[in-house]
Amino acid sequence: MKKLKNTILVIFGITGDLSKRKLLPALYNLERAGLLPEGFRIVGVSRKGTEPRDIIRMLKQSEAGKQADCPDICEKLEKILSIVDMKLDEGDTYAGLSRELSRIEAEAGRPLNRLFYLAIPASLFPKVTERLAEADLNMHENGICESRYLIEKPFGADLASAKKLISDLNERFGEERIFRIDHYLAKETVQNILSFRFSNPLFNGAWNNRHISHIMVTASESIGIEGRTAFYEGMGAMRDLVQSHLLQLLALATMEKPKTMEAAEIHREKEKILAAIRPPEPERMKEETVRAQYRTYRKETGIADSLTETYAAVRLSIDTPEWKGVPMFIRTGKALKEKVTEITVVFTEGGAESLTSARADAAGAEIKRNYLTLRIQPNEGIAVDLDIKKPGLDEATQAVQLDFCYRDAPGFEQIDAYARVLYDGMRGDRTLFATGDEVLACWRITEPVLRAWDSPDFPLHFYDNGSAGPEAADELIQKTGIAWFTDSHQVCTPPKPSFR
Ligand SMILES: NC(=O)C1=CN([C@@H]2O[C@H](COP(=O)(O)OP(=O)(O)OC[C@H]3O[C@@H](n4cnc5c(N)ncnc54)[C@H](OP(=O)(O)O)[C@@H]3O)[C@@H](O)[C@H]2O)C=CC1
Ligand SMILES: O=C1O[C@H](COP(=O)(O)O)[C@@H](O)[C@H](O)[C@H]1O
Repeated sequence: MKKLKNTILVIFGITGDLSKRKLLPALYNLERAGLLPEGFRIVGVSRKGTEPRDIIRMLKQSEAGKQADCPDICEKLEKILSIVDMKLDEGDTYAGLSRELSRIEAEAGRPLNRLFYLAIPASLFPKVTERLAEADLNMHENGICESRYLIEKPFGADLASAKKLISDLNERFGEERIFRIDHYLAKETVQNILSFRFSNPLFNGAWNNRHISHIMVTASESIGIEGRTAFYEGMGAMRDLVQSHLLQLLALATMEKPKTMEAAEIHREKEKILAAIRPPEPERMKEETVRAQYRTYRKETGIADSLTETYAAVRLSIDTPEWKGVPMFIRTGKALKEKVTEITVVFTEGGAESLTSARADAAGAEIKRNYLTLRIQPNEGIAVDLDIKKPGLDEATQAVQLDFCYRDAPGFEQIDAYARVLYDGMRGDRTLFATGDEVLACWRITEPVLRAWDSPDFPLHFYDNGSAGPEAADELIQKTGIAWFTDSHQVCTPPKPSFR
């Protein structure tokens, strides 16, 4: 366990949407849980003459802030927060930031770790990192403390720009000091994927194509783009969710057991499996990928001819002996019926072969399947669908479900993903961050799909807001003789009544 060291957290973009919705509430939660180190300081960077009290007002107005019992903690956060007013593209203004950091260290009587969080539009990353390097703010490394850089996605807009961004940043700061945030990796239920897989021989022994016929990853959101046109238009669901969060989920669900649970070993296995994931062949893109847009998107954004997809579905394969023949289906979309993220692993008699064998096609032949669903959110938990004999005189079987809900686990306490990101950044643990090679491997998988979608004759489907998504996505999976699994997340049981 790495130790938490005393830190100055510098948030570029402290007045922004991410800061308001995620970072400030995460800091609030860390302070409330007593997890911020003694002497911890926050420096916010803004262009608009903001005061610490304005930032605390933002926190109080956020969803989390409204529910929180703010007075003491908010007062404490206001005291440890200072603001540096500066334009991000003017080199000489970085001297002001440098002075503020030195002033805080002089007050503390020693150098402190510096954690720079770039919560600013991605187009500004190259400029800001260049200026930080010019101002020598990347050289704070003396054996006692160091500088680290928390970078938000998107990491590039395609493979070429990602390569350039990664190599420029590595040159300035070094891979070891760059923490690329994928907040899905910091979700409790996502961290559990490896623990669950490798601690339970019941499942782990059957985790391959001899027993598993297919895997489905679903991330549906009920919200639309919420006015963030500048961020979303031209980005789309494939770049926003598939290239990052969902390929990371698939990697965790399919990677080999690492030699140890050290960050370097986990990343090594993750990089290996990502390098083996294949997009559809170019001539099969129309059969094996779907892009779609919710019906009100164009009106909402004012872009009448927008081709940006708010929904993406894709069939992938993995080129390893363990996963040969097992299709991996990923789908994600906005403005859908409900918010659900889950991974369903389907155990089938005959494994991958059952999808193609004559047995599956034989009239009346019943294919026995067990569905194991890892519910990432909401109703965090794990469900297994089983068949049992119908109770009574009947010989037939019936489906039942074993269901585990996190909230029923002893000592359960939900740690918010962004609180985890900040905490791990402070203690320098890179396990839950994406390496440069992982990011590039994800681009190698998604880029051929995006290239196919650029073609003028590639279909863009439309779906109703609040629906289950486009029919084309159902057809994509039905071609394999199967269907999306949609039942599991309904089942997390309400808390049991207690008898006293
Ligand atoms: N919002 C979200 O839910 C998520 C965001 N991200 C990523 O996090 C980062 C920040 O996102 P978000 O907070 O939504 O971004 P915003 O568009 O809200 O911008 C954040 C802040 O950047 C500052 N800024 C400085 N210079 C400029 C400039 N030239 N143009 C625009 N803004 C400037 C502004 O602060 P000021 O005016 O005070 O200087 C602004 O408040 C992005 O990289 C985004 O991709 C990732 C996942 C989710
Ligand atoms: O990174 C992103 O994630 C959110 C969804 O995150 P979640 O934790 O609420 O599931 C998504 O809305 C956003 O478009 C994307 O950039």
